[in-house]
Parts: sequence; structure tokens; C-alpha cells
Amino acid sequence: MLQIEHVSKQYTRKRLALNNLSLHLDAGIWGLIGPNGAGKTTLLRILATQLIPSQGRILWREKDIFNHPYALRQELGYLPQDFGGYSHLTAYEFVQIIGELKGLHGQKLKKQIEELLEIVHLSADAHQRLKSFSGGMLRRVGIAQMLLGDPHLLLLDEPTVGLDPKERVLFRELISSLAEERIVLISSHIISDIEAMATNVIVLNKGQLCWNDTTLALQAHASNSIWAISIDTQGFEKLRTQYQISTVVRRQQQVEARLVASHQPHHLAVPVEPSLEEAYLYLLHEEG
Ligand SMILES: Nc1ncnc2c1ncn2[C@@H]1O[C@H](COP(=O)(O)OP(=O)(O)OP(=O)(O)O)[C@@H](O)[C@H]1O
Repeated sequence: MLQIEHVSKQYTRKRLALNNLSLHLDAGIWGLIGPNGAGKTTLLRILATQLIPSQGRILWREKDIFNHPYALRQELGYLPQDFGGYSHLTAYEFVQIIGELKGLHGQKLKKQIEELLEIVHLSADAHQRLKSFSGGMLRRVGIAQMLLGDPHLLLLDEPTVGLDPKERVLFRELISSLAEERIVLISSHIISDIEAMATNVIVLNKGQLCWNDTTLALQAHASNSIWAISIDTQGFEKLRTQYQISTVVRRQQQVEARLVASHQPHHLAVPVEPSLEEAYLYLLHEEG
């Protein structure tokens, strides 16, 4: 459905924000992860037709998205990192404006707004101004506007920032229920959210693609590279200067830790199944 072919983006002369990126995305939930500055937001903004790449082309249903932006925009739901500037509007008015921009109107639009505000648990606050909303409530308004018009391409930039644990669980359930026949591309630093929702994962580093496969394949790639150890404080301090630590629990004089290493780091260390976060740390470790 979505083909990204040799896409590069250069903002300044210094370096490429995206470097010759090629990807083919079909229906499903895709996690987009990578360190700060890897190019995730740049990629999402290009896919949302907000930014033009310096090189390469992108096809949506085999049509170039920059020659035919409306073909894509009609099927697009985009949740940017923030949508400031609308704080004087109520939640209902904000979603209504976005609906009108998407070409919806009348009873059809009214019904959709009511249904979507209900789905994101904001019906009771529909006529409150956005400036009185918490970070989590604003995120939920963003989700409601994203879903207007039943889009087939959903782009979400850091969607769970500001959500409390209960809202995060609701959000994961909502996104998982949307997956069929849609491409859902979620950029996040919260790898446990990606692990809970996505079946595929794209890893960017310094503008380059360094992984594009299932989450399970990434975890399998890191098997035999994640180790658990229970060791005294002194031994742990020595290990920590040599290896990337993924988790640490201190219990009086003893430390329980998990770490990334391509060989057994200590005779007390035992191999364990990697979490997605640990598999990602291992991939970055391989990338140097
Ligand atoms: N408008 C801009 N002008 C110049 N450079 C930019 C601009 N936007 C982004 N960049 C640079 O492009 C690179 C990629 O930035 P981008 O925001 O896409 O990364 P990211 O992976 O989303 O980062 P983060 O995880 O911190 O949000 C970075 O080096 C950034 O400094």
C-alpha cells in the first residue's frame, strides 16, 4: 500500500536527516523507533505531505503522494507531537474544524464527532476549552481528530506521552482494534508500548534504516546477547563500565542486573530471553 523509495531529507548542509530510505508497508501496526534525532518525525511529516523530501519518491496505492497529495490526505489520520494554537477552541469545535478540513460536514460529521469523543472518553468534556485540558486529555482529542473519516493510513508521533497508566492501556487497546486493513505507523521512545501494539518494527539510526522486520525477529536476533546476573555491588560497578546495562535492581549488598553483551560477560551471568527494548539496545550496540 505504501512504498517509500530512496527517500533522503537534508535540512542543512551538515548531514542528512534521512538517508536513502526504502520501505514497503502493508496493513498492520508498525513501530518506528530510534535514538533522538534519528529522523522519525521527519519521516512522519514527509508521509503526512507536510514536508517534501530532498530525494526519492513515495507511492500510496501506487500514486506518487506529492503529485497526488489529496489521494493520500483523504485516507490519512495524523497525530503530530503537538497541535498547539487551538487552545481557545472546545474539544468539539477542534475536532469539527479538522473534520471540515477533511471534507466532512452536516449530520455525518456531527455523528462521527460524537462517536469519536465517546470512544476517547471525552463526551462529558466536549464543550470545555482545550486550554483547560490535561496533557492526557489533549492526547485523546488528538486521537479523536486522527480517526475522523475512517482513515487507512494512521501516523502517530509519540502518541502515549502524557497518558497515565490507565489511559495508556485504553490507548493500546484502541489502536490494536484498528489494525485490520489499515497501516498504523507509531513513533515512540516507549518501547514497551511498541511491544504491546506492533507486529513489525522499523529502527532508524542517524537517518538510516537499520531494522525492518517483525518484533519477534528483532528479539530472535538478540537471543544469546542478553544476560542476567546477581552479583555484589563491587562486581557490578566493574561490569557497568564495560557493558550496556538494561535493568538494575539493588537488594542490600547484592545487585540483580540484565545487560547486553555478545559473549558471556562474567562466569555468573546466564543468557535470558530479550525483551523488545533489550533487542533494540543490542541492535544499537551492534551499530556502534
Ligand atoms: N526544521 C529543521 N531544520 C533543521 N534541522 C532539522 C529540522 N528538523 C529536524 N532537524 C534535524 O534532523 C534530524 C532528524 O530530526 P527528527 O526530529 O526527524 O528526529 P527524531 O528521530 O524524530 O528525534 P526525536 O526522537 O528527538 O523526536 C536531527 O538531526 C534534527 O536536528
